[in-house]
Amino acid sequence: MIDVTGLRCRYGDFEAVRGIDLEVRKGELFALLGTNGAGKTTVMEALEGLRAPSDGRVRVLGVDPRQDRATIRRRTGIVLQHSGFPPDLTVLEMVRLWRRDTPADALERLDLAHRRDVRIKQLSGGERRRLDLLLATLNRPELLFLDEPTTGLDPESRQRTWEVVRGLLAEGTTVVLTTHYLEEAETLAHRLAILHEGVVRVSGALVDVLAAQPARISFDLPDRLDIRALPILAGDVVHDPSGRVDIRTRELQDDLDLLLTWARRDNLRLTRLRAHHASLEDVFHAARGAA
Ligand SMILES: Nc1ncnc2c1ncn2[C@@H]1O[C@H](COP(=O)(O)OP(=O)(O)OP(=O)(O)O)[C@@H](O)[C@H]1O
Repeated sequence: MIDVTGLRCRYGDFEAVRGIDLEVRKGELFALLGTNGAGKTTVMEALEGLRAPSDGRVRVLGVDPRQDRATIRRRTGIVLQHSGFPPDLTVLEMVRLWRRDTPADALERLDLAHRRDVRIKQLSGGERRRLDLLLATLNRPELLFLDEPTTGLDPESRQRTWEVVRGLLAEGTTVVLTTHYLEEAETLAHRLAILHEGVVRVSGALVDVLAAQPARISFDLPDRLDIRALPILAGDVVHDPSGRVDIRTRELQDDLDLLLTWARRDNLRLTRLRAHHASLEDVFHAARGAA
């Protein structure tokens, strides 16, 4: 659906995107992640045909999005970070402006049916984001760009948006998502790229990206116990002055087994014990730190 090679984008003397490659496959949700200023919006704009690259090749649905705007407009939907709607139109008027024969269930799907006669200026921030999503998906695009679609939403509205996105994926829509909520990417993404300072630091399938990072075990060291009393583990052990022990390991099951066997044998309670595979947050921090 998208094929990008060697993409570079400049703002005057400043190179915001410094030679990136991306591939987005049909039917997947691809998450473009990164710190503030990493270049996500710039890349999205290049994919949407709104920004001319300074170098590199961008193909979206097989065409150059700058050259073939008609194809891109017809077959894609876009939810921008900031949208400008006429404030005095009602929700229904706005939707009808987009598509005269709006399906009856469209407003319901985004939980806006009860707000159909409310003026846009009177909507809450969350309702406006849902209206954004509704308009972007009214014409059933093959490819949907979502630029931080849940920023500012409360947890319930965010969940509702995720359900809508899952529904679109189930219908075969391909989605490119930027978000600062790593939990959102971890919940929805099939594949992802993490940008930092204009370059891709990490990319691949979510499961592979997570599996490449060590898992973690942490617990409070029982009172008066010396850290050297711990059994020998495959992972690296860090012990901070508060008494918290943090282990990073590629052998989660074996190390956990050794620890629990040791604790049981010595009748120790490991309070606040946690053991988990790497989260996207761990990957993100590692990507920022990587040279
Ligand atoms: N119009 C502009 N003129 C000059 N520099 C710009 C312009 N737009 C963006 N930049 C710079 O380009 C870099 C990338 O910006 P971009 O908005 O693409 O990042 P982002 O990853 O989307 O950030 P955020 O997460 O904060 O939205 C930043 O350093 C930003 O300051």
